[in-house]
Amino acid sequence: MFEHIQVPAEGAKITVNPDFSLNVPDQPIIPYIEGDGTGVDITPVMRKVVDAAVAKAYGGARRISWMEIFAGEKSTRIYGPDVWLPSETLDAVKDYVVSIKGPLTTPVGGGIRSLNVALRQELDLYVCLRPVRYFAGVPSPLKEPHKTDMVIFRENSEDIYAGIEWAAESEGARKIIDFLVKEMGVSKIRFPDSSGIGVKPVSREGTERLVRKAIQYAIDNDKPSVTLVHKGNIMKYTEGGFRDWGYALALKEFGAELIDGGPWCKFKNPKTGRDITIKDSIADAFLQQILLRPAEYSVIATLNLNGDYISDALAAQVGGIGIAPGANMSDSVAMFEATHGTAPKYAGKDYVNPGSLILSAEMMLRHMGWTEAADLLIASMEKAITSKRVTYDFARLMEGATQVSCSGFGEVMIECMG
Ligand SMILES: NC(=O)C1=CN([C@@H]2O[C@H](COP(=O)(O)OP(=O)(O)OC[C@H]3O[C@@H](n4cnc5c(N)ncnc54)[C@H](OP(=O)(O)O)[C@@H]3O)[C@@H](O)[C@H]2O)C=CC1
Ligand SMILES: O=C(O)CCC(=O)C(=O)O
Ligand SMILES: [Mg+2]
Repeated sequence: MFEHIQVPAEGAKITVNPDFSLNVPDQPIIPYIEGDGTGVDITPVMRKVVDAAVAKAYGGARRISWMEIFAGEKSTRIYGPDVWLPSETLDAVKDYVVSIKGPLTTPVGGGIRSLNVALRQELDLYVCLRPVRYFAGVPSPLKEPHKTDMVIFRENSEDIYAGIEWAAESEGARKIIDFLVKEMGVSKIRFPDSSGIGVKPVSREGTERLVRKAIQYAIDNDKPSVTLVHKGNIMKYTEGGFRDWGYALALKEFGAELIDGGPWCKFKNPKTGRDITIKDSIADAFLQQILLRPAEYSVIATLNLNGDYISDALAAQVGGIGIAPGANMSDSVAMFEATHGTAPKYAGKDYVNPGSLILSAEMMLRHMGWTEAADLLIASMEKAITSKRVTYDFARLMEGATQVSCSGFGEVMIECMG
């Protein structure tokens, strides 16, 4: 059925029920993309650590059949020089429902567009879910890093990040600028002859489905608030639209009521009876608030580009992107991936922290209902960090630490599983 993907002889597909719950066999086939740059270092370590946790948790009754699929530089070596994202990779991610990927390179300026964005758009993985929590012992620039405990819902299918843009002085840019000036009466393009142009689509539907997921998450996980983060004072109909549609959804679908005349509103969590407050924050102010008063924020719903910035900023507060996990999700398909990129200067050196991809796999196991194995990964990560045998990123900031390699950290985690 596939040209280059080898389907494992053993194992079965995860399937999705009409209510989007999963049927997970005891030996699911999980597609994975190794990734560019440090992908060659972290992906094998992630697989080894996950296999150890699953074996330990289920004593051989469950195991993962890994199936390699291709994107990025490795794909061009296998499928041909121009094939960065083969269609069979997209088919496999969709058909096998749950997958995991290493980072993929996107050149700045010219060259290919982001394969990460393409995967999210092609499969309509509209939620980028990035939890940010503190692990005891991790070096952090904050005095009280444990107060940072947030879950980011980043809109993943729209916004300026979608890459609808035309280079300065190209025919496309000229046409768009002409249209704006001549037909729309736009007079505010400061240097029309040399402007590149980008388009920022933000829709009510796109906002509603993202904010709905964020609020539902707050209900399911007994969280106190959902904050809509936007720059709606400046970009009124895109970022401002996101804020207004988000509030409207809370009132309309969750029965929220205005607090002191609004726009903040709240409703009682139907599962716990506790209040959930829906509030908003302008993105620049938010970036200082998360440093100064992180405890006031819990679930964050935001647009694509803001979410990209906020993910790395929040990751830094709890020790850096070496341990920042994530997932890209639609209602049925989920693809897990680290928040960080390919860190090319460290590629192939067995050096970087595999923690981010391992914690992404932890989210994956939890999503599959393999809670015991997921819990084991968290416990062994905690123990490994407490033992101070850590990769360079933590070792350089920790007193008395022993620096270990990428694969060495994997070994420490496996040892810590007992
Ligand atoms: N989802 C994806 O696949 C993503 C892909 N990218 C792509 O990755 C490429 C490189 O992007 P860049 O901006 O350099 O960002 P990166 O996230 O790759 O690296 C930035 C810095 O973060 C730290 N870092 C990254 N990974 C780790 C790790 N595993 N362990 C410890 N520290 C780590 C390093 O810091 P230090 O130098 O201090 O050691 C590194 O120099 C680009 O092509 C970009 O487009 C970027 C983000 C996400
Ligand atoms: O696609 C890329 O190259 C960057 C993606 C990114 O920064 C992210 O997903 O956070
Ligand atoms: Mg990013």
